[in-house]
Amino acid sequence: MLDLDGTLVHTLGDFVAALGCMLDELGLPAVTSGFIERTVGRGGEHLVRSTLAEAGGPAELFGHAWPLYQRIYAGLNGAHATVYPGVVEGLEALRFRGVPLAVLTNKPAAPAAELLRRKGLDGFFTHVFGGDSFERKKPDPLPLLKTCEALGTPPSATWMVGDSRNDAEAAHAAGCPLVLVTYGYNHGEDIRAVPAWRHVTRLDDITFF
Ligand SMILES: O=C(O)COP(=O)(O)O
Ligand SMILES: [Mg+2]
Repeated sequence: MLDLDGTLVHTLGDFVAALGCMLDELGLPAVTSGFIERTVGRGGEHLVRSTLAEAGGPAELFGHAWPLYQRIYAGLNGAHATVYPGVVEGLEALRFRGVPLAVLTNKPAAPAAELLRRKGLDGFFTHVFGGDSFERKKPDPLPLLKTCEALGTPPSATWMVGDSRNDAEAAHAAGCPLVLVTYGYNHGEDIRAVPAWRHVTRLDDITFF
């Protein structure tokens, strides 16, 4: 199970552009990309709510801002995003070994699948699950357990590969072994302080066998 934002694709530029455009349309001031980097990873609703608060907007604006943000994001999805070095090589190596692969992100499933398609990564995965695919999101273990079910592999033999403590907490709670990439977004904290079986600087540094 691989996380998407901060693990497979560097999507910070998409979030910055979409939130900037949303704030502009709402007549609110811009927020910094540092704030956005610290805030991504807990799903779009959390990101929009936090951004409105950071920009000094009233919480009641969320009902209007959320569909507006989703519309803007869908239009630019992938335009300011790049696949991290080592990702294609790492996925090819895993596919070569016959490892079944799924994406498990807190991004809603539709833009997640579309981003993978636009970046040419969609062919690697048998399943793409998002923050709206199950009743709860990471760091709850439920989405990981459901993904294991879909892959047909027990949690103890199903690896979670992610970039944040959100992924780590979910993996520990689900009983899944964990690899963390060091280049993503970890709520502004050093990911090396989060325990994992291994920390890797590139996806093709993962060797399971
Ligand atoms: O919060 C999001 O929208 C996505 O974050 P994730 O892909 O790292 O789970
Ligand atoms: Mg992530």
